[in-house]
Amino acid sequence: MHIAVAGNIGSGKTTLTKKLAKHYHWTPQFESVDDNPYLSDFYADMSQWSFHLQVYFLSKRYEQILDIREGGKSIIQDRTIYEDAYIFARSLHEGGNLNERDYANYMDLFQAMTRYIQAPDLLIYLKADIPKLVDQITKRGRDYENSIRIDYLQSLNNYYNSWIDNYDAGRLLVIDVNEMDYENRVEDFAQVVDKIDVELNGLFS
Ligand SMILES: Nc1ncnc2c1ncn2[C@@H]1O[C@H](COP(=O)(O)OP(=O)(O)OP(=O)(O)O)[C@@H](O)[C@H]1O
Repeated sequence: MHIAVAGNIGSGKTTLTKKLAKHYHWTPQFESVDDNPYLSDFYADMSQWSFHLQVYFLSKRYEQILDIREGGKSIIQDRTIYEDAYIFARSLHEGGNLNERDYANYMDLFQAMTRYIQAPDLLIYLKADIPKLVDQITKRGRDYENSIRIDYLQSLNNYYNSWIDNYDAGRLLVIDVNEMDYENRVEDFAQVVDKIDVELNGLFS
């Protein structure tokens, strides 16, 4: 089984992925942030480093998909390959930080790599408004994320919402996390688990 957690920067994917992995005994798969060789350069100069960062994420995410296919285990994945292309690359392109030639080149590569992959059995989308995202990004205090602009987060949120509105590749669960604190409040985590249980029952019926 392949479960994926999707959502904007600071929406709480990593925390939820860890907690669900423990609860359901799934194997978690995280995105490589600490050892990412481009991320801090990217935040310092997006137009210079967008293409490099996107190719890096694409290759890492593709490796993860191969692991999911070959591993035969139930996996919960922190962010999907679709978000790289349909949210980040697109937003960077529209915002003038990824030029037409590089964007077309990237999308060709993305299409070629993803032609035969399958969507997750269940996609969990963590929907959060800008104040919640800013609050969580500020709390975790990563230096290179200090420069994140509200308009960048807003643009990503807009692309997320239109992607989710049109998503029909598999089961989808949207969780509004604006008022939630599943890290510290057991009742909030229980609420999320109840919703996932319903989806899992649907998968097997
Ligand atoms: N395709 C991409 N293009 C640009 N930046 C990306 C991309 N994928 C991830 N990132 C960046 O990598 C960093 C780590 O991602 P993010 O913070 O969303 O993950 P996270 O720490 O798991 O978030 P969460 O708070 O939901 O757990 C962020 O600064 C994010 O902007």
